[in-house]
Amino acid sequence: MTKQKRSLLWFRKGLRLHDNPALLSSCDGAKYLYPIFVLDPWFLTADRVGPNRIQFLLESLEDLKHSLQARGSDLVVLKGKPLEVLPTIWKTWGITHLYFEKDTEPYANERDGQVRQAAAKANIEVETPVSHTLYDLEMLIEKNGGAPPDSMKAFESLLGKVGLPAAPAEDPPEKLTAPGPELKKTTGVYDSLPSLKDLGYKDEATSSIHGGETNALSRMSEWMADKQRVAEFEKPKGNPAAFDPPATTVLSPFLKFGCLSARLFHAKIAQIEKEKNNHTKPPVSLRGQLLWREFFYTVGGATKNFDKMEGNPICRQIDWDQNDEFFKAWEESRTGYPWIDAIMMQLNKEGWMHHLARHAVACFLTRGDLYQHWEKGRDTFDRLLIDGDWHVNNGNWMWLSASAFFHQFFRVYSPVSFGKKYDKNGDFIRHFLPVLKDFPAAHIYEPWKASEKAQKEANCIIGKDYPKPIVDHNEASSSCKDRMKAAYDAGKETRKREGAPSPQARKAPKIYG
Ligand SMILES: Cc1cc2nc3c(=O)[nH]c(=O)nc-3n(C[C@H](O)[C@H](O)[C@H](O)COP(=O)(O)OP(=O)(O)OC[C@H]3O[C@@H](n4cnc5c(N)ncnc54)[C@H](O)[C@@H]3O)c2cc1C
Repeated sequence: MTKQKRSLLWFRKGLRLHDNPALLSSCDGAKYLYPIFVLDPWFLTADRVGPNRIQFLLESLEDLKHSLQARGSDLVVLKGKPLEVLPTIWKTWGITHLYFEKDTEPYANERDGQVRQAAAKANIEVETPVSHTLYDLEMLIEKNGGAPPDSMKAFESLLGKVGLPAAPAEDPPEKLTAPGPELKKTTGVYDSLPSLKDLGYKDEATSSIHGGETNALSRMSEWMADKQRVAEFEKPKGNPAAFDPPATTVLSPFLKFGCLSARLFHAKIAQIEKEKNNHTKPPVSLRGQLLWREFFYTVGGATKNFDKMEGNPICRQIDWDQNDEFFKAWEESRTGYPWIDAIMMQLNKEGWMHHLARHAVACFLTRGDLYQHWEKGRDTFDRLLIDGDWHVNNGNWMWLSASAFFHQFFRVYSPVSFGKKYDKNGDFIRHFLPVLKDFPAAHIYEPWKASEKAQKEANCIIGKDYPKPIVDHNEASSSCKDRMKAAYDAGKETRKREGAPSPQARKAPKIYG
């Protein structure tokens, strides 16, 4: 007699019902279906992941639980190391089939490999469909001759050969297979979802961005309702200082956790592009932004040591300084440059910033002013961004520090004039750095230049209530450029001596810089 199918659907990312092939397969012919999420302590420390992201995750799980319950199912939440939790519960529940969405981050890769092995030993069939990215990344690499594309242009030409991504999977049935009766007897299952405090977090979440598939779909619909805005979307046009509302979609946190499917978002944009004759095109269009995501996933997954400078074949070797005072000042909004400090305050408070704002602070920390290692800035972003994403974050930090993909290190953002271009009155600074709010527009970007009298009138003495600039931008950026040039030259010499290939030094696309 064949065994009854008892499915375990293990949610990690992909916290949604729509476009969820793992959910569809797990229901198919199953007697019982157990959807679970395991809160892995590896992620649950404030040093690794800040409270805003964990709160977003908890909200997403709550939303998912409601959606599953509305279809006669449920979400079981447990805490522990997946490799310990899973074998225990699949024994208790008599699991015959395990389903989870394929993940490509290094930690997940290793964890999933071990889980697969344990499942094989327990005679459990495992299925791991691709639904976090637009394409199957292994297929892309294979079609590219076994190596990752080395530029967006090469990636676009690869996609030209591969064609459009598959359509999103159909919606799940209105009535899902219910879990079995053993569920009630399982120990360690949360009755209601834990709070941040229950998980050991001392600080509250402060972000106004809230998680969940429901929020993701309504935010996307709102954006898509203005079809003209979608058709005209063009990076880097758009105001990095706009915060209420921001100038871009703010869908990144939802894509990070898979509350929104990249394929659904892509299909919706493609539909609008079909309707509108005149629309922007990748890489600057809205659809193009999803291709940047895909590009970094494709390259990141196939490049050795993608998250490091050393041993990373696409990353320039640069003699970054190590100055903890500089680094801390940057991280804690104390550089004395209001534009930089306000952006870092937005990161701390909201866990999200506009793309060009990320450019400004990443450039300032690395090749622009402070000459600190991109890996340190990457770690700060990884901890504080709700959308912190291994592939995309590493790729963009290498880009901004002119370590890979982009090589025009001499094009540096000014921490004064760049923000001013978008926000003359400094409203963004006034909002995120209220200590400076009473400075007139003439001084808000450079308050240290205000007279003593003007500082008194603004109720803010520079050097006491707000720091003096940590470096002189003109001097610092000029020294950084000299050192970058020397590092580039030394790299050329080393490669010549060793006969090693050059990381492609290509002209940056017009959109950046
Ligand atoms: C130093 C640095 C670090 C970054 N770290 C992250 C990160 O950890 N996670 C993250 O999601 N994005 C990161 N980005 C990319 C980008 O800034 C954000 O994706 C974007 O600002 C999110 O806002 P949005 O959803 O409104 O974007 P939109 O402009 O509305 O774009 C829609 C989607 O396209 C994708 N996208 C947009 N720009 C990029 C890009 N440059 N690279 C890859 N994908 C992109 C995102 O998924 C985004 O949600 C980083 C950028 C820089 C410069």
